[in-house]
Amino acid sequence: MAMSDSGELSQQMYVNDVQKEKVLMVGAGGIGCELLKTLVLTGFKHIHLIDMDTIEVSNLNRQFLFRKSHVGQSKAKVAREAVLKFRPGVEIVAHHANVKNQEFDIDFFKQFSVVLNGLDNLDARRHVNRMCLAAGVPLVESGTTGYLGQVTVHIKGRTECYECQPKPAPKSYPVCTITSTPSKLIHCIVWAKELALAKLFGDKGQVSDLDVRSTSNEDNAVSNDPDEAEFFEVRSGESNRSYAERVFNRIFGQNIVTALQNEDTWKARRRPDPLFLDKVLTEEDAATQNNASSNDGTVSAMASLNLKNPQEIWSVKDNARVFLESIRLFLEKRSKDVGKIVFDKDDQLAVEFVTAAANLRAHSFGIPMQSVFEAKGMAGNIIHAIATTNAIIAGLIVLEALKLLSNRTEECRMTYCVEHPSGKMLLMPVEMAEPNPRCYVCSETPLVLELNTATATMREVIEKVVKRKLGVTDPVIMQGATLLHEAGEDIEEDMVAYYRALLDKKFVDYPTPITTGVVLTVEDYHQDFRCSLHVKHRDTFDEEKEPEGMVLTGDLASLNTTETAAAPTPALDAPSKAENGHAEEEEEDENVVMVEPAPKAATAGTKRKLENEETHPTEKRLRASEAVPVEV
Ligand SMILES: Nc1ncnc2c1ncn2[C@@H]1O[C@H](COP(=O)(O)OP(=O)(O)OP(=O)(O)O)[C@@H](O)[C@H]1O
Ligand SMILES: [Zn+2]
Repeated sequence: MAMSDSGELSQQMYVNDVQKEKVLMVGAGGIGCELLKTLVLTGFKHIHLIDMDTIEVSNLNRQFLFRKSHVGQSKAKVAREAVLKFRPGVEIVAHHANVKNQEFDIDFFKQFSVVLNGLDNLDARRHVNRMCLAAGVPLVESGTTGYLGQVTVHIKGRTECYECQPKPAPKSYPVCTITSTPSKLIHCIVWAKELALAKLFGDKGQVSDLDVRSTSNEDNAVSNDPDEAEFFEVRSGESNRSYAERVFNRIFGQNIVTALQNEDTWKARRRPDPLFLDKVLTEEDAATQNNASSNDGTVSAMASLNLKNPQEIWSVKDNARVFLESIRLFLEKRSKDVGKIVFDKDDQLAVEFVTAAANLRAHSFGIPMQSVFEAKGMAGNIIHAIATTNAIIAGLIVLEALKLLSNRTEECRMTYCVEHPSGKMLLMPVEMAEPNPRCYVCSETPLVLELNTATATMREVIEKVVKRKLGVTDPVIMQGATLLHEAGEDIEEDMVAYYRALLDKKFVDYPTPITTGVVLTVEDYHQDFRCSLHVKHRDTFDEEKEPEGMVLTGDLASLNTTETAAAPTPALDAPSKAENGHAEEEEEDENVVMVEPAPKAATAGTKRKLENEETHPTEKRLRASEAVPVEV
């Protein structure tokens, strides 16, 4: 960022003017550590810092304010202490807490001149966006993914808010791709992590289906077969090893044999090969198990089998050995966790199990296998963070904050940090867009909720739409002036009972039936958020494209059509990763959320259609060359 002498001088004047301002930083991770350092070195003296996390070993390579001795301690508090060592006069208030906590209410936000985000998830970002809108405080938002980064500025009423542009949430894979017809290793990894690991060691209450279906009938996609549930229990008198072998033969052998019986499925596809243990392992191979044990206390099948190189692609035989050994270790060494396991990229044994299971399935389906290192990256959606990108982004955040605080808002830019220079530039400043008049967060635009009112319940709408898609934490739902739902602790008992009774009632059975034409109001008092949902009945939904059985769009015009809804808003319509735990389809990076660069066309009052991501030319161009990430 070259600057002329006079530019430097005037920048310095602004710095002197603004450093007494009080700023709020949210997130003390990769960007946050860089940001806190840059803020104090720029001269800022009054900083509040919120982070809910504690320091992990894996943070130390780039979160340079933290040392090994800090592992396990609060990020916010340690970051504060580290910075005070080289700038003792600065006032830093560290909050080891979730920014969504009630204590950080609108009045809390109002005390700041600007809010600076260094977060890593959509949920928290959306919440801070709403709090800033409610408090009327400008927000500088940021994110990095590897070499890519972005900084955006949001001023209520002047520029887009963080939610003005729909963010295509990560798509899920069709159920049948995962359960029956994988064609990429990621499909097998999703299967291994969401179905195999969950079925064997996760919460048994969560229904999952381990069978490779012999039919593509989606009704069968989730098995409720009690025999199947029983099959995956250890039988009395059965050794852990025999159990593991039985599971192996079932999920890689018998299920594939069953699937092959459905000829239709394989007409245009390569037929998978069933894998049975007696063909994969000789007795001798089996006997060589369990010779060594882990040396650092971590329970690990690799250590146990003396497989040292995480970058090496295991043979089918080794994958089978890891699969069996990881099951044995879960049952014998991690028995306390069995029944509660949810995939975690930092759980070595889970990573090994998932790698082996995914590779074995991949081998069956003729898909190339991968090393545990690669599989871990895919399973954990890991994109290796680059400290320099975080430092650049932190610098840009401070520059934008300086412009905001010195009332030079017309100079504010959203800036993309790209991987390869474009016109010799690595930093691409783009003018900020005006607020989207159709944004349901910063304008009053109504939304259309299509669902089958004969089967839909309030519980489903709250989970699938209000919480997941609208990002509302404590919803209050009303039909006209009638309260239908409220969340919170200080609700009277009779009201709690009343709301509970309504939760699972079908919408058509409500005292005043909820059907086409009814408007539901959703509010969150803490976020000062309010929006209207115009209900529209539809009998059927496409199970592949609309797996939730409800569709939320921002287009009121669809109320007047009888059959098809308007093009759905991508971010609202796409099932989230949290829903199915499935990673994004195709080559796109699931952590990358596209933001449209400053479309000058969108002026207040201009109708701006919430376009389908496929038909968005600007977004497409960016997607190819300058992906704009928000996750760190
Ligand atoms: N709701 C929230 N409230 C407070 N802090 C949050 C919230 N959500 C995320 N954060 C913080 O934002 C920071 C984001 O930092 P970063 O992306 O570097 O993640 P990390 O957890 O440190 O690293 P990694 O995810 O790569 O292991 C984290 O320290 C995290 O605790
Ligand atoms: Zn908005």
